[in-house]
Amino acid sequence: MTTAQTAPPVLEAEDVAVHYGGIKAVDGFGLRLPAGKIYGILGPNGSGKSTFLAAVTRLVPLTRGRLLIDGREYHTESPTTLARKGLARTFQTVRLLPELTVLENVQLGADTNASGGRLRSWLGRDKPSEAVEEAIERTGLGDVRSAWPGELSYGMARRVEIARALAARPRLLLLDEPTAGMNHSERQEVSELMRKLRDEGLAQLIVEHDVQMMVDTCDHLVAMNSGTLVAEGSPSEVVSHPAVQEAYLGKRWRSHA
Ligand SMILES: Nc1ncnc2c1ncn2[C@@H]1O[C@H](COP(=O)(O)OP(=O)(O)OP(=O)(O)O)[C@@H](O)[C@H]1O
Repeated sequence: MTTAQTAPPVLEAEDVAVHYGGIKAVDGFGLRLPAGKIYGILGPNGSGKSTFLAAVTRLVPLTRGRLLIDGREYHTESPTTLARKGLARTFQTVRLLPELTVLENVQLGADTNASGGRLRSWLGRDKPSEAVEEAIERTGLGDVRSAWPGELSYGMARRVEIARALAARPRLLLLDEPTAGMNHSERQEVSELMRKLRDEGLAQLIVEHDVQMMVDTCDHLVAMNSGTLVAEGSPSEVVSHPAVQEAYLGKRWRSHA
């Protein structure tokens, strides 16, 4: 058996529950995300997707369950340790600092992983680190590296967010609705970028309302409803699953499978 076959998943969530008083936002959900794969979490509004991401990034405490990165439990540790463990994320809304250039915004991502939390972007404006140059190159932002966020299209601004996360050199990238508010061609570009990053070995977990984009992008889908797992498998299996059809019927998406 090879090392790759025996390696633990990059991310493992086991029987995760997050309750807010009597509201069971997540209640016994889990997944095992291997290296170099794109997994997507699908589910109607209020099904618990964002709460699960918040749990994975340690922004909300678990009521029950376990979280592991590379086989090591981390669900009692501070969210500030996650970058060093190889986990980075992007947010639903674009959060670039308008007074910093694209390059400097991306540098912030590298700084979160630097020893002593040193902020190079503000202190002395040193030469960008190798990780920043690499992130800019991987996301195709070379031509706009000196631009200000206000000068960018929405799609480009989202790309800078991804570059900033990559500058921390993660092994796992969590993307919360990465194509929200984008037009068709911008969505396709982001999907292409994710698949390119996957082919370079980066594991990704996506939460996204655009089901077609998930089908086109993900290697594996996990469907949630009412805080629990209702279906899991290849994108075509999951979108044709009766429980998923029922959750979406007449809403955002009708079967393309
Ligand atoms: N801080 C909170 N306090 C109380 N209830 C909450 C809190 N956050 C989420 N909930 C509830 O938990 C459930 C799951 O919400 P969550 O936002 O995780 O779903 P979601 O699948 O991400 O929805 P959407 O697709 O609309 O973002 C919902 O019933 C929501 O109202």
